[in-house]
Parts: sequence; C-alpha cells; structure tokens
Amino acid sequence: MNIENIRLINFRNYKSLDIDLNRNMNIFIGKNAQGKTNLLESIYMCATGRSFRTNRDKEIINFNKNQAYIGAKIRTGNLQKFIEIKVDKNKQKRIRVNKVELNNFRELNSGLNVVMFSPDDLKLIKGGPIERRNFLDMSISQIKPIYKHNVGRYNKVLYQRNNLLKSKKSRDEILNLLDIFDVQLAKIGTQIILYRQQFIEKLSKLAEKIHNKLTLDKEDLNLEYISNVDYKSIKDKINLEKRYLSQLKKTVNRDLAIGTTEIGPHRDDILVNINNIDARSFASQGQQRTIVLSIKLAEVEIIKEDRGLYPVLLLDDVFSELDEERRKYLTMSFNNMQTIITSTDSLLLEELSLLDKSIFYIENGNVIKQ
Ligand SMILES: Nc1ncnc2c1ncn2[C@@H]1O[C@H](COP(=O)(O)OP(=O)(O)OP(=O)(O)O)[C@@H](O)[C@H]1O
Repeated sequence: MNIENIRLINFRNYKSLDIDLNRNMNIFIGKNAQGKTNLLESIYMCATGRSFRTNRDKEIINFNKNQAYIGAKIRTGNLQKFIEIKVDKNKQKRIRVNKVELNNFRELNSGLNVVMFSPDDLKLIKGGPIERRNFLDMSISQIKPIYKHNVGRYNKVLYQRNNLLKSKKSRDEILNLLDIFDVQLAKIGTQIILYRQQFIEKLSKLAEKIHNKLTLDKEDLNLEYISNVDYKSIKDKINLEKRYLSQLKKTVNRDLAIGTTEIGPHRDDILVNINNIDARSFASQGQQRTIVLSIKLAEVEIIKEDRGLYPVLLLDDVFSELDEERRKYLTMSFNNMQTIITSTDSLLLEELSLLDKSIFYIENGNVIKQ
C-alpha cells in the first residue's frame, strides 16, 4: 500500500500543500519547527482518523483560520481510495471516503496502515501505562476495526458507570443500577483483554527475534500483557467474563469510596523485560531506542501478516538517534514498503544514496521537491 498524493489546506502551519509521493522512499528535510512532524501527523490522521498528538481535533486548524482540510489518495493493490478529513472550529470533524461521508471516525476503514516511529516513542518504555495502552489501542485498531468499535463502547459505559459512582443517589439505588453497567463492562472488557493479550503474544515473539539480531544475541526482549482482571489461568472467554464480573462486584465498595472504576482494561499495562529485568527501571536511552525499534518493526510484520501488504512507515527524525548498525538494519526493511522520513539535516542522503527516493525540502510550511 502507498500514499500517492497528499493535500493540505490550513492544516497547522501548512496554508496550502499538494504533493505526489514516491511509492518507495520520501525524505523531508527541514530545520526545527518548519512542519516535518505536522506532515506526518496529517498522514497518520488519514490512516486512523485521529492525530497522534492530540485528542482535540481543532488544534490542527491553522491558528488564523476556522477550517482545516486533509485529502489523501491511497493505493492498496488495484484499489484507490480518496480519504478526506475536514475539521471546523464550530462543527464535528467530517471524514469522507471516496466522497461518501462517514457517521463517525471509528467507521473509517482507510485501507491505509501506518507505523510511526519518533523520538517521542521512548515514552512507550519510560512513560506511564497510558502510553502503552494508547499504543495497543492504536495498533490493534488499525488491523481489527471491531476492536476500535469495542474500545469506543467500553469507554462510554465506563464513563457512565463512573458518573453513577459519583452521583448523589442512595447506595441501594446505585448498586441496583450498577448491575447493568457491570454486565456490559465485563462483556466488552473481556473482548478487549483477549485481543490485547493475543496481540502482545504475537508482537513479543516477533520483537524478540528482531531484538536478538539488533543486539547480536546479547539481549532477550520479552513483552507481557498485564491485566488487573485476573485472567492468566483462564483460557476461555466465558469464564474470563464471569471472573471479571465477580471482581467488579468485589471491589464495588472501594469504587464507591473513590468514585471511579478500578477493575478493567483501562488500567492494564505491558511489562517490557530485557534479559528478565524490567526495562522501565533499568534500560539505558540507547537500549530503550533499540527496544522501541524492535517493537515498531514487529508491528510492521504483524500488519503485513494480517493485511497481506506492508504498511507505510513514518520515521520522524529517528535516524540521527540510532547508531550505524541499527540504521543499517532499519534501512534494510525499507525495500518492501513506502517510507516517509523526516530529518533536520541532509547527512542521511549519503547513507540512503542508492535507494529509489524523492527528496523534499520544508521551510515554514512550504515544500519544495528537489
Ligand atoms: N494549529 C497551528 N497553526 C499554525 N501553526 C502551528 C499549529 N500547530 C503547530 N504549529 C506550528 O507548526 C510548526 C512546525 O511544527 P512541527 O512539529 O511540524 O515542526 P518540525 O519541523 O517537526 O520541527 P522539529 O524538528 O523541531 O521537531 C511549529 O512552529 C508549530 O508552532
């Protein structure tokens, strides 16, 4: 799959942009704060319907304007899709696929899968559990639309349950009403946990292999999904759902006291181990970068396996952060897929000199093709 063309109007610092992309490699060179990450953000939005930087869509509108537009032509095999996103200061975000408007961004099936790798991704290791859950949700949603749908439903029920816990109603009335929410949370939450668990199992195996190669077998990487719903000894969905429901009931007094729901996948995490030691506490910066690189390249493989096609790889200024060996390894994976790379300097052009590529220069939201 690849992006053939991208068009932006009043998107962040781009007033107007219309560029055709190379089906192999695209390198965008620009100084700091010229619009490199913004461009990757617009592509990411076309793939997933949302930004990786903010939940507030309106932030993407140029400071001096009221509307922003992104249009992308996507090719998946013989199929071409035209994705359009319009964000208006005073209206709901609108998404169209081949001119047909969607009811909700969760319905978006763009045909475009992306894997993004940026220096910010170190927070996947050192950041809080929410960073790792976001990674899980965005990654699984790209290959399993039903998962995206379930996460939306789960968050809605969770919000309602938390509101009820905080309400001024009598304890008996609350307990009565909680039943309905608990059944729904256990049902949808179970599906989320199982999807995440399967995904992490796959990801861990693939990432381990890549990491072994990257570290010349010196480091063993292992990822484990940690749920606060005690599911480990449970193999089937029905029993997990029952266990989940009974845990919700058991913790109801605590939930009432703090006014929020403690049990469920909204509190889960991923444990990242290097040679059986928790990477969060002990991995050096360089080790963290290598772990993230292994995880991202494993994600590429999962998408390839699931969709039968390689995703588009978005690399935001990561080359300068990696040593020569890792850069070489990363470059080897470029052969199969469209890559969009940003950099603050042109040194990497020498390193990538033999590959089929287009080079663009970005200055203050203006892009010039070399
Ligand atoms: N809504 C907006 N309207 C106008 N400009 C914006 C908006 N949002 C962000 N910007 C500006 O866009 C500029 C470019 O940001 P971007 O993050 O793409 O830079 P970059 O080229 O990736 O830089 P760096 O190399 O420092 O990461 C910044 O100066 C930022 O203030």
